[in-house]
Amino acid sequence: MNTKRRSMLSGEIVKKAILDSFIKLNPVVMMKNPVMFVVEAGTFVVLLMTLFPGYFGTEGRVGFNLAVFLILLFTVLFANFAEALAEGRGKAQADTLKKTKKEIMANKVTGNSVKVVPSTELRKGDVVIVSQGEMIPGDGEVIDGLASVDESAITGESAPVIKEAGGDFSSVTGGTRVVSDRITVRITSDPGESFIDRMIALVEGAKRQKTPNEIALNTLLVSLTLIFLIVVVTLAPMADYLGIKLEIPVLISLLVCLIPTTIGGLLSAIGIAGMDRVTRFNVLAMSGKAVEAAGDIDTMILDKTGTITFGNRMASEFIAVGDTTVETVAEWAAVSSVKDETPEGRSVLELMKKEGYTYPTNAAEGAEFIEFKAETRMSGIDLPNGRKVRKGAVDAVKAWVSAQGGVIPTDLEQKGNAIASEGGTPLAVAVDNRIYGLIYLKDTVKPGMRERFDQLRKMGIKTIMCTGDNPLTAATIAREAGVDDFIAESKPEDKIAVIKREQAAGKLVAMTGDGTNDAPALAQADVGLAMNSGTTAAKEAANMVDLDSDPSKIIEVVAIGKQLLMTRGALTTFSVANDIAKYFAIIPAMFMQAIPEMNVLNVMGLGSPMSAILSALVFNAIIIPLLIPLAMKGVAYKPMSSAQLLSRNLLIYGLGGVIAPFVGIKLIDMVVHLWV
Ligand SMILES: Nc1ncnc2c1ncn2[C@@H]1O[C@H](COP(=O)(O)OP(=O)(O)OP(=O)(O)O)[C@@H](O)[C@H]1O
Ligand SMILES: [K+]
Ligand SMILES: [Mg+2]
Repeated sequence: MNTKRRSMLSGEIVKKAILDSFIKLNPVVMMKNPVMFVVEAGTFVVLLMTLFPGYFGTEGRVGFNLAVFLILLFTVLFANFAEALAEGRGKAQADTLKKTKKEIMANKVTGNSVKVVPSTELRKGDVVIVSQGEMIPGDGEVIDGLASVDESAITGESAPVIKEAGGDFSSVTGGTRVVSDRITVRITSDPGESFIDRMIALVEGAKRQKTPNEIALNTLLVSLTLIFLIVVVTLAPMADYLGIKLEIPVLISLLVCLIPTTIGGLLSAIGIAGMDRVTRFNVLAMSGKAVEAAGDIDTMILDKTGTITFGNRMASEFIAVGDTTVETVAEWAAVSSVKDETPEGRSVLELMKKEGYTYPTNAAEGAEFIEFKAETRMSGIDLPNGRKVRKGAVDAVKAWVSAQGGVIPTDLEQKGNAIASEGGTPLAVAVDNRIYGLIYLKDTVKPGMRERFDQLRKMGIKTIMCTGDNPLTAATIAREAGVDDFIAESKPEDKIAVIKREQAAGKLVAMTGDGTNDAPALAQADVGLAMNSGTTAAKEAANMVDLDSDPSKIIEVVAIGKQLLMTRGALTTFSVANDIAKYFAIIPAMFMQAIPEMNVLNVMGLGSPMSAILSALVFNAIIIPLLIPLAMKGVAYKPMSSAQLLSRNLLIYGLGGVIAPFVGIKLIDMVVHLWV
């Protein structure tokens, strides 16, 4: 979705949000937000008293009551506007996505023939053929062929990507276009459950559910509202006993000022805006809960290759061991790589060409190819003459050679370690029971990694690098990048073990992954970010998908989650602190005439009781729209620990929250007092 290029707020969205603010006045909708529902109920009561003063005996107060009614109405409208505005951007994105969802014709394979059917008739398991220029009719896995696919409809990225059968680049998304060649695809989703459908539902907020954190906060807000309701209701008879008559609109004003309307009005906007920030970052979060979990992460597990390093691990040198010549190492390295389609395998053949070495190009004829596997950490070929050629991680090849009764050359260890201590990956090359030498695979740490890990450390997040590489290479890269801990020679199942170990210690864990073998770990992690280029299994197991397939983005996602939690915390503190200050504006005003001693509490020196109440109410209302930009953008964010954050928040938003109303109400009162 081309969200990156979308401007923040168009006039269209604002217009729609204003309209929605009125639609949301429907009490059935309003009930979901108990704090604002109480305000709406109060508004209605004051409206009745304004319309029928004869019935309520409030003839002398019509002007004041009308003012209270209007201010209360705007309080509710402002809160609705905040939510509608936050929802608006998602709705606009959903509309764009829906346009890409027009009906596509599919070439469905049935038996030996191909039938053209509308994409809506496709079911899980159906097989379709998609050729150059055609749209892929549904989500699926490529089961045959290779094609370049334009995925800009969902990723906003115009450069086409290669999709091919087998491996980690086989998943395709419905609504994207094949720009060259032709692929056979097995459909993996039923109508209405596709990736685009899920995206539309997500950005539209149709399936938005309150997160556990939001529910907890809401419970607190409702409790506060109930307490103040009881306080205000019991105030009337007590005042009556003292011979003071408190008007109902005054009591409602007091109640509205005391209950946490600011955070009550902004709460859902903060959550929606947080989700929206993630989406604009081209990451799809399956739920708000996932985004919040990202903000609470204690441990982050990162792959070395491709996440911390660039990942284009390239063969840069052949090194002989024992009494072998470099030419022989190069030759066997090439033979072991003729059918190795991994970047590492291809780079071996490229290095051969560059260095001018030759190898028998017919080596692979009749041979059996041994594909690279993370479990074996080797790849190679079994030749028709019975010889077995392998290349792979040094310890893996050593074990393989030893199992066949071979001896390990004495200089292998030292030469391998020399590569590893430079951060490179040594691959040993062997034929049957003899090791010939090493391939030096070079990889580079991405720039800026150290700074990013420093930031994570300041937030109190521990980083663990996982790699299939040997301990020495792992240690070198870990040191260079500045991660806290690393696990070398790790197999996919080791990741699950680390996640479970951390979770057992009460930690929340985040990880990224793209392969099918990452899927269980992605599901186990509290935040699993799958790459869009990855397999369907990985994407389904994860609770977030990065449309740009950049695994290091997990760091920014955590920052966005943290900012969301911080914003909510800050505005809650501000809101409650505000209400305390308003108490000092209203209470003295209510009792001033009957109990002159109360005037000592009138610290603000407000004009008259009426203008004090109206000014407090006006401040209470306008603070909501004033804080909308902060709620949507998030509070300024600096990496620091939770404890530091708490004290900083209390200082800025707590103290600020007490002071702001004193200044604000006083200023408003100076104007309002001119009339009342
Ligand atoms: N094409 C290949 N042929 C033979 N061995 C390989 C090949 N690619 C990698 N290896 C070896 O297998 C090891 C594990 O590779 P794998 O891709 O599973 O993990 P990794 O890339 O080192 O780590 P990460 O988890 O960060 O991706 C590598 O360290 C290397 O020694
Ligand atoms: K309030
Ligand atoms: Mg790898």
